[in-house]
Amino acid sequence: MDAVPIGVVTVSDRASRGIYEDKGGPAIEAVLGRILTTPWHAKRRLVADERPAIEAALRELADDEGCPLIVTTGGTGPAPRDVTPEATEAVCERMLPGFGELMRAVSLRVVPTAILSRQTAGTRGRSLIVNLPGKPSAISDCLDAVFPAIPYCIDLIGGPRLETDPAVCVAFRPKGS
Ligand SMILES: Nc1ncnc2c1ncn2[C@@H]1O[C@H](COP(=O)(O)OP(=O)(O)OP(=O)(O)O)[C@@H](O)[C@H]1O
Ligand SMILES: Nc1nc2c(c(=O)[nH]1)N[C@H]1C(S)=C(S)[C@@H](COP(=O)(O)O)O[C@H]1N2
Repeated sequence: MDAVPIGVVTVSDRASRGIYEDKGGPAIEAVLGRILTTPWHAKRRLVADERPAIEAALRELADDEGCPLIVTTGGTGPAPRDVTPEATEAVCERMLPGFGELMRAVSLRVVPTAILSRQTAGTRGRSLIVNLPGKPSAISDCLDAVFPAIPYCIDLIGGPRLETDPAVCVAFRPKGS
């Protein structure tokens, strides 16, 4: 099987202008590198907190690049320029609110402001899109928590079978699937 393309989208005004170095994209790749045993490669995008740019990146990664999984970081809070959840909803056909619920619950053990994140997830065709907060430390908190459900979700939407290192993350698939 060819290496699976995975979309890694940083949404940040300052990182996209080069004011600071993007630490979010590399942090997502580090978590995926720990968890996945299936060969994969990142399709990295860095965009400002602008709905059209975020939506265009998500559409391109899903429709043209064929990414079964697209992970975003940043732009999930309540500030006026935080629009990643709106962009995600606009491009998705179906939402999966359980992802946001679990990630907020896990993050609440780390920081009380976890409730400020409107992070969500949804599907566009054969792609699962998952939002993470912008703080680089939030990335492993959130992605480790939801990853056990991601391979089966991708099975269900017709994507490739993703295998994980069971010492790091046990992917749950119901018996017989
Ligand atoms: N991609 C990133 N790389 C490095 N640090 C980041 C990144 N995104 C966020 N941070 C850090 O986490 C903090 C909170 O993230 P948040 O997404 O709220 O940033 P922000 O205030 O919206 O600014 P911006 O959109 O310019 O990143 C930032 O102030 C910054 O210190
Ligand atoms: N695990 C974790 N979740 C977190 C945080 C964090 O530091 N760690 N920061 C919170 C804060 S302060 C905000 S404002 C929201 C939204 O962040 P974003 O706008 O960078 O996506 O995520 C929240 N969730």
